[in-house]
Amino acid sequence: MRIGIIGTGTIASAVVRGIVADGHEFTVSERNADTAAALAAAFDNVTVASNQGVIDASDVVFLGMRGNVAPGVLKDLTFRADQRVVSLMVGLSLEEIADLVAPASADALMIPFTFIAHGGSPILAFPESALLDALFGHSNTVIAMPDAAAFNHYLAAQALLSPVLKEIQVASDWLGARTGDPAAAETFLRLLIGGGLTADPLDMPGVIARMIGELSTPSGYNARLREHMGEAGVYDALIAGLDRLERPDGS
Ligand SMILES: NC(=O)C1=CN([C@@H]2O[C@H](COP(=O)(O)OP(=O)(O)OC[C@H]3O[C@@H](n4cnc5c(N)ncnc54)[C@H](OP(=O)(O)O)[C@@H]3O)[C@@H](O)[C@H]2O)C=CC1
Ligand SMILES: O=C(O)[C@@H]1CCC=N1
Repeated sequence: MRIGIIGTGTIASAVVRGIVADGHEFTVSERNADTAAALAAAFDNVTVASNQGVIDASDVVFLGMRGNVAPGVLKDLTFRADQRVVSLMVGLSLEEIADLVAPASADALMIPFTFIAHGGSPILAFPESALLDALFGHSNTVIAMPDAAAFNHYLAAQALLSPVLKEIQVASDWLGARTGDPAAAETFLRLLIGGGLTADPLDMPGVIARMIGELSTPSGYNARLREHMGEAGVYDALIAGLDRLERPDGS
């Protein structure tokens, strides 16, 4: 397949790396220049072109710009009716993308995570897309949303990722400062948090509740820290923050 990227940034670069060995031809936009050059230097099947050059060379075009710049960029570009477009961007609906890329078809909105570069990423998709299943399903989990509202709820919920990472970083720094071995501290906490969550089959219900139950030794370290965090309002703040993400003005 001939795949184009407009907006060769953090997430688009990870997407390319994730499927670059699958026999496709990639044309990536010259912005970001360093990222585009790095991809072209690393892979024989990646070429750099102008935005219009990307479109002209591709069957499928991924949009990896930031949502706020996309309308101004896309209005000056010409798509073909035989093309399909996938948006990686937050902030523009499928209908808005469709208007901006006509006469090409807006195939799907797609939210991957940077570890798609290695596989194993959940990928939020709306609507269900045979194209995304074919391109990414072999090494990632494509989760298709039934409607735009569900997509937007999942989009808010995925924001949990970086606060969780921040907590791990704070605890890792705390541990490393005490032991004098920050690298070992980070390795331990990555294994601790990451290993358990996917150890059970993904279709098994109630895994998190069971794990919390298993970590509830009365007066144990886990029980005490969990209660402390609850008393400090962390879980209430999380719900309030998720609700806030869903309000149009973010208030
Ligand atoms: N980061 C992530 O993990 C994820 C991000 N997203 C979403 O994807 C979108 C991009 O995010 P991210 O990759 O982090 O952002 P980046 O800033 O890393 O990437 C945006 C890219 O767009 C390029 N760009 C800017 N203007 C133009 C233009 N006129 N023509 C072509 N390209 C242009 C930028 O180039 P330059 O550097 O030269 O300005 C940059 O390479 C956002 O909407 C984000 O919400 C979705 C899933 C995950
Ligand atoms: O959270 C965001 O705004 C986007 C989607 C995933 C990463 N960045």
